[in-house]
Amino acid sequence: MPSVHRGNFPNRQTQCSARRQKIVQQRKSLPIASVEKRLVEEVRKNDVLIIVGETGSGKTTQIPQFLFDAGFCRDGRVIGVTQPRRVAAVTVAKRVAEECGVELGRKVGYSVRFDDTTSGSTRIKYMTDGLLLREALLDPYLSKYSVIIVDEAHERTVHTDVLMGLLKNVQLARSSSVSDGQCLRFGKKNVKKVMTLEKENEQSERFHKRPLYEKYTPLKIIIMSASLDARAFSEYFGGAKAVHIQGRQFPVDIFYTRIAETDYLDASLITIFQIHLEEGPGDILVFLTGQEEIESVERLIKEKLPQLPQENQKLLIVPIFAALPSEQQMRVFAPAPSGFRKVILATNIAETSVTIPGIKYVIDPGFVKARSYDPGKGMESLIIVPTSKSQALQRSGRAGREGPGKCFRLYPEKEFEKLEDSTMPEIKRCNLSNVILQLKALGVDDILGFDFIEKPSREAIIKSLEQLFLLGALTDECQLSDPVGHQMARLPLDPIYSKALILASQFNCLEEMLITVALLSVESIFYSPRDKLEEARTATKCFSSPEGDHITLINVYRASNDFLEKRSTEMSMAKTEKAYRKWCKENFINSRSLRHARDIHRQIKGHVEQMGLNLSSCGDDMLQFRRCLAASFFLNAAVKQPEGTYRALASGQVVQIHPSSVLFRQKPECVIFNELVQTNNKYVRNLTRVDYLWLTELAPQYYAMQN
Ligand SMILES: Nc1ncnc2c1ncn2[C@@H]1O[C@H](COP(=O)(O)OP(=O)(O)OP(=O)(O)O)[C@@H](O)[C@H]1O
Repeated sequence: MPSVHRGNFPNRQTQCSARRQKIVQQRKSLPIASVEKRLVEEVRKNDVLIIVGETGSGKTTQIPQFLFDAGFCRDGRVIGVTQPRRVAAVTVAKRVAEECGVELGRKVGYSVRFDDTTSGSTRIKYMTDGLLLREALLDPYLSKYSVIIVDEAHERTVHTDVLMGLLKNVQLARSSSVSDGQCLRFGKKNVKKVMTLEKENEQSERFHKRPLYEKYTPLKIIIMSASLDARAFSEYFGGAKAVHIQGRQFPVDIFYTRIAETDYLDASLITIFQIHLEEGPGDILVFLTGQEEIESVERLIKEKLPQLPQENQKLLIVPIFAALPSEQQMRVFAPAPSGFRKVILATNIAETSVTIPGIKYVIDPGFVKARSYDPGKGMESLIIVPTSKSQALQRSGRAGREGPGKCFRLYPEKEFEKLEDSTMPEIKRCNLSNVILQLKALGVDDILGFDFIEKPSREAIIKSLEQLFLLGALTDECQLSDPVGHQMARLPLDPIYSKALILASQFNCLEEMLITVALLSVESIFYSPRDKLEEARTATKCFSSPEGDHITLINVYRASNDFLEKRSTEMSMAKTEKAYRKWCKENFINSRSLRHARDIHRQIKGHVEQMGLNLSSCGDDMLQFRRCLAASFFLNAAVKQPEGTYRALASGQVVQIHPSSVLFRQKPECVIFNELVQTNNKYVRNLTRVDYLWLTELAPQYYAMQN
């Protein structure tokens, strides 16, 4: 047999082992590697440990592996690591699986909403903090975990804060002997659970030697971050020990502007090109505040690029923001083609935990889009605010992970000194209904008395309780209602969407509502490039419903399903996929968003089927569906004013219909909407025309109160 001449190319095996060796070397050189023994000892000695270490020192990827090696996963127990963002949970899990030389989903896996790669053999599990909260609903003792690491705690997301209160309780309950009558101190339901457990113990003793409650070994809690106010956390956990890991792998030089910039987008653009033309090789990461800014900077770079000499045009622009489907988000982690420099335009999604290979330069204009909530008006909005010092630190930390890096802060140094040390906890600036629903489901009766690390305002709690009451999730006694409140808590959705699904099963339009909720859970499925706005509008006209955006969305979903079904009987999978992408492009539809929505649809459908809801369709009777929308979203209703603007009934605010709505020109008398966005004006998005009288008929609990 003729032998194949391989030339000087290394074969795959050699490449793999070279990569493994590189990883082993990299791990050894991390600052954290030298303190492995000490850290493990500290975890053994302390039930709560606070670990503060510089960005890139190896906390997220290494500590779980140290604990695994030290035997914390014996008897099938799991080390859980929570992250505030799904992209971090996913990419870190992939990296750690690679470091361990295992397939993702075996020893190391991740679990985020609508995407779970873990299996029975997973021992190191990365997940979002919200996901762990949901797990606690099913297993209040979080019994499979020996250690829970709350990573990036400085971000103080609402889930992190609630999680900390929860973990404190779980730890207390698990360290007390269950047979002594101790129980989770949440409320009556858990007492019942403990009693059942004791019964199980009696039975298990009959059959096994080992009583069942022995499985509740103490839980270790680790709170971790690079920029953490260790003292506040330590106090919260009763004087818990804090350890500091010194040193970082590579230095990052920080540069400031001499004077304040008036236009940070323009300043970002100039800095990108300055780095590209004057600095050595290395990719650039730019922090912007949202999709719109990212797309506008992307467009500006593309416009400017052809003006450069040919040899300088090799710039690859890759955006990343939360609303981008995850496969597209993952593009930022792929290396740029040879000779190209990658410019990543990111929101704060890339601010913590993630390592993007190749990044040497970070551009930080110093702004972030943050949630803000006005409990008086019941209005949540996103506003652009300066970052905190700790966010600036995290951003610069994204450089210098594989070698020395540079960070360009687009503001003067004296401005940095004026920044807040840390970001205001999200719990103090968001609508709390989701959190309260979950706490109620966990048996926390007294929300105002819950041991929050920082209490939300009384007004915000009361407003959210009121909203849950109006949605029928709470009884007059402020208990979770049966079955509606319990059903709502089981669904991984905003309470208002959960309620819509429950109502839809009564209105015989659950199929339609499932599609709607899935599509509202992703960023717009319509793709309208600025330079082709009219073309896009004409192409999507065939889906438009005069009744509004919800039915329009259903029309697109169904048309795409019909297309796929028909093609898949005629063509191979690959050809169907290609034809599908072409169909989406021709119709100005974001194929990835639509696919993501389909995936979410499948998962929510699983939940509602499990709950035994009636999965029927209203067929062509869209009146029924619109009435159901009115019954579900009565809190978001608006009526037309004489001058053509709208008044939101719940808050009294004056709003306008967003230009992307199919009702933009029609201006019906009364609408329900799903989103209120505030730019220069206040806009409502995703609307359906309803009859005002339906509101009083279908939501008398609210509209009777209003009159
Ligand atoms: N996906 C990856 N590809 C290449 N190197 C990686 C990857 N993930 C981590 N690393 C390497 O491991 C180092 C430690 O990463 P790790 O996320 O554990 O640090 P950290 O201390 O948790 O940082 P941070 O506080 O920023 O989250 C990085 O600086 C980088 O050198």
